[in-house]
Amino acid sequence: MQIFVIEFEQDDPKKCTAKRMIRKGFAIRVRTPKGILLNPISNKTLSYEDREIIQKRGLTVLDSSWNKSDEKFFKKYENSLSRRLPFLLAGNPINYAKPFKLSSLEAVAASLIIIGEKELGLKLLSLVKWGPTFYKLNENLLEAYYKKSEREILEVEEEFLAGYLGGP
Ligand SMILES: C[S@@+](CC[C@H](N)C(=O)[O-])C[C@H]1O[C@@H](n2cnc3c(N)ncnc32)[C@H](O)[C@@H]1O
Repeated sequence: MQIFVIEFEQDDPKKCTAKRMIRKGFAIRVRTPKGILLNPISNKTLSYEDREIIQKRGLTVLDSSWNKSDEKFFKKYENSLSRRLPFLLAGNPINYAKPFKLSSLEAVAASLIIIGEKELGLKLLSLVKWGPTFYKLNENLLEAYYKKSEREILEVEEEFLAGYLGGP
């Protein structure tokens, strides 16, 4: 399962979670997206249905700074084969409890768990001290998304969001 990182060097390198994945041998640096690209503005949601393509061609994360990553930035990648992640809360100290705004490491770990590679996802989370916080915050959702199709994930997300946003 190959993880790729496109680095923009916009954040403090000491806090950069993508650099940590590279340093620890879990990811490699590339210049262009390979396999499936994690892009929060994609209109397709990552699911178990993406497992085969990720196994064969890999998963790429765009390691930019959230402060510099507006819709225009992510739109530049709209021609890549990309996926958004369903509702999850960040567990990292910078964006703690913010929905959808995950660090690179959280985004990759969540993707791996969703496609059934839970052990590897948990291993990645163990690289940062707030990794278990991310898992605990999202445990029920991650269990509900685990090995599910896109349609099933969207149903879970919709039901959850209705409660979260105080809907009917
Ligand atoms: C904007 S960067 C911020 C990285 C941060 N500097 C770090 O050290 O981890 C996070 C990347 O993770 C992926 N990502 C995060 N949240 C996501 C989501 N909700 N859906 C899809 N991809 C997401 C995207 O590739 C995004 O560009």
